Amino acid sequence: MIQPSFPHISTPTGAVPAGAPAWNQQRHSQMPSHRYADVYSRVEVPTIERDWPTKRLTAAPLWVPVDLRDGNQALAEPMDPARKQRFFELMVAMGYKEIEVGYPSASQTDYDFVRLIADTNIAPNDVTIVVFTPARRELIERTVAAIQGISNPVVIHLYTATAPTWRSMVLGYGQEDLKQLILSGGRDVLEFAGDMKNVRFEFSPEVFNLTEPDYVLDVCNSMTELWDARPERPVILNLPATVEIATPNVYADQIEYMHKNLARRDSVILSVHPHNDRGTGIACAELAILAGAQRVEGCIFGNGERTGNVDIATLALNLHAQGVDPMIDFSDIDEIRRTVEYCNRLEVHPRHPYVGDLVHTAFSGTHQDAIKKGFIEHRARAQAEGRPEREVEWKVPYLPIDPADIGRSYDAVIRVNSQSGKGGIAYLLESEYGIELPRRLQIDFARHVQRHTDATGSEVTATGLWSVFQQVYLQRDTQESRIALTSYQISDLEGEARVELVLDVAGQQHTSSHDGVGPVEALASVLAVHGIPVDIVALHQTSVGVGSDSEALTLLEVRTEEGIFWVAGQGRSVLAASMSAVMSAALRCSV
Ligand SMILES: CC(=O)SCCNC(=O)CCNC(=O)[C@H](O)C(C)(C)COP(=O)(O)OP(=O)(O)OC[C@H]1O[C@@H](n2cnc3c(N)ncnc32)[C@H](O)[C@@H]1OP(=O)(O)O
Ligand SMILES: CC(C)C(=O)C(=O)O
Ligand SMILES: [Mg+2]
Repeated sequence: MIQPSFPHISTPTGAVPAGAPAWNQQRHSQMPSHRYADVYSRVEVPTIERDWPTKRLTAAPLWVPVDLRDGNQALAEPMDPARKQRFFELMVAMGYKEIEVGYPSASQTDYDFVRLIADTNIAPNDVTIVVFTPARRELIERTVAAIQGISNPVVIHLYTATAPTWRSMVLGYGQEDLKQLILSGGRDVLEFAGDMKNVRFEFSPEVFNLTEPDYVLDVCNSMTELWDARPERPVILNLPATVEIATPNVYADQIEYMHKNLARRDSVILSVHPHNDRGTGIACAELAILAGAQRVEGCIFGNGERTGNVDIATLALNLHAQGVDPMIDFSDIDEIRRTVEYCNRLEVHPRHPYVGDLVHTAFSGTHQDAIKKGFIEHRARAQAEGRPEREVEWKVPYLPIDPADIGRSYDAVIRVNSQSGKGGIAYLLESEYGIELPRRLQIDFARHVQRHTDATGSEVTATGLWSVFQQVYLQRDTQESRIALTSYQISDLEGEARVELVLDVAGQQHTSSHDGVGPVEALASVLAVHGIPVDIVALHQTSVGVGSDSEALTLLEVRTEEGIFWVAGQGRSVLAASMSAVMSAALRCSV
């Protein structure tokens, strides 16, 4: 009996759903999907006249990184003070103007970090400091104690879960009791910090996305009334998708409902805080902005509870890629990544949008070919417009943004393996060695490279390609050669070139002189005389290397009765390279 290769996987054997078309023979599986209710059975989704589907993203929202609180609370090893400070300084350097710095009532490290901000000048005056607290009086009091003496604008962020399951299962309250608990927390905030002129308030109905729309609207309106939201002292209402449970259009509807129905709308900063349980945190945030959100909380590269907070780096660079200034500097994304990885002690995935190691790399042939052509077009257009390449419109296929915008070089853009084609191979040889291969040689060389990568099964670098190139086209026959070019000389005889050649054929020296023809033609003709016809179809000159180290490289396409082949010759001068190429061809023809 054949042992199944995956003993714990049961290939679906259920019925094909009734009415399934012939082209879709998927069968019912054994997954217990019936255990989960869809979002519409879990919460009332408000019905609205939707405006968000026709809106566009035209400006960056206010970004609020919550790495030092929400990101930090999801780490196996929370950040130590040095890591917190490093992360904070990175955010300031990147241009964030509002930063959630911690949960000061939760741990001494968080408390001390807020005190560090109070006691030093690590936070520039224009950066707003956000501190996070539950609606518990003693914890609010400690939170307010932590911010004493901070001269920056400060936001006290109060949260309580409002969704039915959390109300009944976690907090043990009905709707009205919970509202009173929240208002009581709001009053405590006023009591301890209401007179602090630099302080504003934020409220988050945690699990907003699973809360009844009218209830959450009522709680939010009660909070803005309690805190006397005014345009000059607006209140932030932050509406989290604490656990993502629906397609992003549902979140957009929920946000638009709040946007259109909130009281004191001009005194409310409407904020969103998506998590990423379904992998659609980015889409939720983007649609929420279309639906009226003005502020986005998330983490740089998306660390956070479970599958993370929404990634505000990706969100920002998505705007950049649409021609909208993200208002945050990502021009050295690798430095940002190193710092974030150091602070979180978590690695960023190689396929992570924009920042991953592999996101600007094409291995596959047709992509490489398109990118290579795109670069050629880009450079030509920049030259034609007389503008720097970094300034002209970006149109290179398969690369959503110019890697140079975020401090990446083009080195990793094309990498060659067995799935690559001539375009990528030629691109690497040109970008690393300056060698320009004509199209027909690209095709020929790609076959040799393919053989090499199929045999090794691995990637081949530019150095590796050059070595394959040398072996295939440049290496002379090492066996006793029947012919050798002993010397050649070109002189000018009253305006007419004379080529003098000394050819060694089977140990015999033959001197010849040729007037009015080029050296390549002369050498080919003398070789023919000695029974080695070299029928040159095409000759291309290029070079290998740059600057004073560069050498000439001649590429010859040669016809024989068996077909076409290519050879190359390398030399300090074009003449030396050409003669060497012809002799390589002769050696091949005489084998
Ligand atoms: C979605 C989010 O990210 S919310 C933020 C979550 N972050 C964290 O929890 C990290 C920091 N937290 C902590 O260090 C601790 O939980 C503390 C210090 C805040 C509280 O610790 P403890 O007092 O030991 O309470 P514990 O965490 O076990 O339980 C929470 C209690 O607060 C209640 N509670 C939870 N959230 C809130 C809230 N927002 N407002 C009021 N009460 C709340 C719970 O019902 C529970 O009450 P109970 O003890 O009467 O059952
Ligand atoms: C904003 C707070 C409550 C939060 O982190 C969440 O709901 O995910
Ligand atoms: Mg969160």
